Amino acid sequence: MVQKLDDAQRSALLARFPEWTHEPQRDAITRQFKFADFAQAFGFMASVAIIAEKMDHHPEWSNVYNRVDILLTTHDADGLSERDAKLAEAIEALV
Ligand SMILES: C[C@H](O)[C@H](O)[C@H]1CNC2=NC(N)=NC(=O)C2=N1
Repeated sequence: MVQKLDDAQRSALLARFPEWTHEPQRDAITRQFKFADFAQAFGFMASVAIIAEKMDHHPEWSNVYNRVDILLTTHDADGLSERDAKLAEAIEALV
């Protein structure tokens, strides 16, 4: 069973990914990505989708034209877990 991050671990996660915003009510982190156009945004989403499937850890996300909004949380832990850190790290490596 995946463990939810404790307060210290959560603080470390937020410090590690300053571009992401903590959503306390979901215990999630969110970030908006903007690209040159829709094709670039979709290509990014395709790359994230492959990574997420390999990790068996999936984002909650939306796309409007060149913008992609991503929310990461672990449903099995009802909050943030190490899996979200790993996926955030992989996503950051794409941009
Ligand atoms: C069985 C369970 O749905 C899977 O292990 C994965 C699928 N992708 C997932 N993604 C996210 N964000 N949280 C999960 O708990 C999760 N569980």
